Amino acid sequence: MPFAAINRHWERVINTMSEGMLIISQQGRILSVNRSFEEMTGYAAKEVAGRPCTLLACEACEMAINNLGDGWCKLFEPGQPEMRRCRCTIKKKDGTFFPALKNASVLRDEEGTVMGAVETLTDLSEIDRLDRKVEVLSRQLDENSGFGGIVGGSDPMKAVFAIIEKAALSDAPIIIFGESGTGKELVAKAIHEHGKRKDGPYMQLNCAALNEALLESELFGHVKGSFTGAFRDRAGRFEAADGGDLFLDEIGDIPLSIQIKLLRVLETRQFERVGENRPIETDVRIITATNRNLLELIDQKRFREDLYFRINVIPIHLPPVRQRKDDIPLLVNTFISRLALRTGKNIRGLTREALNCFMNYPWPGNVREMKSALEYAFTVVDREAIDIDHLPPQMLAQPSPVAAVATPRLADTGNSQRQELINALQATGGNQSQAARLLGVNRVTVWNRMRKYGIDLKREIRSSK
Ligand SMILES: Nc1ncnc2c1ncn2[C@@H]1O[C@H](COP(=O)(O)OP(=O)(O)OP(=O)(O)O)[C@@H](O)[C@H]1O
Repeated sequence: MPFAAINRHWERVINTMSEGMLIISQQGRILSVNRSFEEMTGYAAKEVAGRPCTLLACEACEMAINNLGDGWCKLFEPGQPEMRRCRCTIKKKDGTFFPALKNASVLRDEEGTVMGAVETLTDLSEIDRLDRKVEVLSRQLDENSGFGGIVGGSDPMKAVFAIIEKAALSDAPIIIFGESGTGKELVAKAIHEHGKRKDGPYMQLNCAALNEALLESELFGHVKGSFTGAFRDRAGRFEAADGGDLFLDEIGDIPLSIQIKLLRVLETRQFERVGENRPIETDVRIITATNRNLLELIDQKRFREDLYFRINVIPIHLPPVRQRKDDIPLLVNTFISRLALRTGKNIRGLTREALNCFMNYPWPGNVREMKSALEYAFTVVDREAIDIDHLPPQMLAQPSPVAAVATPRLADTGNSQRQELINALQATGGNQSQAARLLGVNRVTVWNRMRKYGIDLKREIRSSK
């Protein structure tokens, strides 16, 4: 078909797409949408034409706008990538939300001047539903697991299950200590599901992922106009978790100014939204977690002692995998069954050599790293048993560059952790997500450590070349 003829059919092409599509002006007004957008959101094209795209209340946009200060959309900031992709939630006409994958791209005229942007939306509701189903089925498979899919039969884990059971039934604050990847988030969720507040809400927040202003607003909410980007009143997690449990992950990373406010809520059960003086009552049980040494932070005056005593009523210590090697075969079998279910691959287990490798590896990234190693093996394996040549390279190197610096982690000096991170970043060409996988920590932890140790990505990567 000649190009001119294709051009005539663009409208039909766009309306045939299963993705929702919208074109916005540089001022954020919706100029045009396609048919799938109408179906996904419930808005007819003529209802949204000319209206601000903020009517979709995309939380990824709101976060970016809040972080920006004065600009309204990060996409149009000079120096930003031309194309962005993120997972977000979109508000429908009926006020409900759906999860979506959003691609956004800047549109320019011949001179390169920005004219607006095009965004596509993929509805992830069905994928999320299937993920939840797999999660439920996986849990049913976990006959040997303790609570909420937490796998472990070793003595240290039996002790942990016993504390979880008691802690769940109390209303006292709980703090979960453990290295990255030991299952702190899983334990927090299990406490909620087995506790007195299980029918109430469960909210969680990673305190390290947000800057000070955003963290305050996420915790306590804000009123419209209290800062640039506060387009509407918004409830914080304390309000949303009323009657339930609030899990604050990476509590050691919160700034001192927020620590004071947190202490006040714990003492008075009252807080105020940002930009408002009206106290709001809240009935929330706090569960916190950290992989940092809070006593050290107290010595360094970076964590308040009074807050430490408030949150540290029931401590739960999750042992690293290297201190519960008995659990390794059980963990491996569980994850293999789950992966087989998810991928439909008929993989039954590890060869003796591969199991030896699992038993001898120090697992610096704990269970998360083990899951990643098995996911890797599942993608490369071509027979029923996983052998050593299907394992990720860092498990095979003797000693691996990452494992070598990670092994003395018990004594964990800042230097070794810094070097471990630099090694991982260099090995992955500076890709923070891949480095996180390699270390078995999450991306926020990598980002935090880079900040903590002042690691300049460009310099470190360049110096390795
Ligand atoms: N005992 C366990 N049984 C089953 N799965 C586990 C266990 N421990 C951890 N996991 C899995 O490992 C991954 C990491 O767990 P989780 O996020 O709870 O760790 P974490 O200690 O909170 O890590 P971080 O401090 O890096 O946030 C998750 O996918 C979790 O489901």
